[in-house]
Amino acid sequence: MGVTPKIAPSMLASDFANLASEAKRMLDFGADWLHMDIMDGYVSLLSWTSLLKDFASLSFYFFSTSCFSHFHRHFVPNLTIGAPVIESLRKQTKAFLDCHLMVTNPIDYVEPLGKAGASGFTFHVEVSKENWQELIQKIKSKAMRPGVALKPGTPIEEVYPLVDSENLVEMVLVMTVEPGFGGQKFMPEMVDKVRVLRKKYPALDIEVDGGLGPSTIEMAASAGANCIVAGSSIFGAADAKLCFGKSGEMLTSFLQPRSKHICF
Ligand SMILES: O=C(CO)[C@@H](O)[C@H](O)COP(=O)(O)O
Ligand SMILES: [Fe+2]
Repeated sequence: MGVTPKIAPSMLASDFANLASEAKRMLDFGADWLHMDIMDGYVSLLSWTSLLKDFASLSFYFFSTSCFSHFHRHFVPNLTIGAPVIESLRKQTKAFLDCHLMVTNPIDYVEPLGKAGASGFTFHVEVSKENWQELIQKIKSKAMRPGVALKPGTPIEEVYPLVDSENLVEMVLVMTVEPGFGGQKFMPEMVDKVRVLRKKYPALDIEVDGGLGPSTIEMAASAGANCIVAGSSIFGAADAKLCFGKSGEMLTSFLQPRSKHICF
């Protein structure tokens, strides 16, 4: 692609105790968006087994597992932030807050996140098969930008209906790791999804999320991704400032041969 991709540091990898200053640091370096991962957290079966050490935990385990729906009410095995944190951060910055909703009931988050000052609202297609039209309408009515995300195992065709008609989503987020945690390994086979999407929708915003860093950004961007989420690679860099261009634009060096990279 001829365009320089937007860079959205994933604030999940930041020091949450200093979120405002971390956000400012990224924006000063030239970040285009701030990526905010909102998760609804469950305790996985594996974690439950570790609770089996005493009787109280055992009773709790059986109670919880008998309520099987428990495991359906949550999208990912991690818990992060919600509208109150977005509201606090909004008081500190006018930046585009790119919210990635890894939750089972995204519709419940529209009102609070809209009020809190979220800019983008990207929900998962896996949990919105029934009500995506209503959801998108509500997101837009709160002046947020709708996007749809898909997990690695979800076929790309599932997002087509959400992009095909006018006034629907403005961005597709292709997950390049399983949702839930930062710091995972990029799944190169997801790049095909980006390529197919870019061919079908030349003007669509395509975001990639998970495991993006110096060895993977080029692959994703040359396949057509124009929004890059990067958490641990930026926050873990010896000098995060070098991940961004001098004048506040992301360095095109990501798209140049590896030897020229000065990032990370
Ligand atoms: O949505 C997610 C994880 O579920 C991401 O936004 C990660 O937070 C990206 O972190 P890195 O893979 O870049 O460390
Ligand atoms: Fe994310």
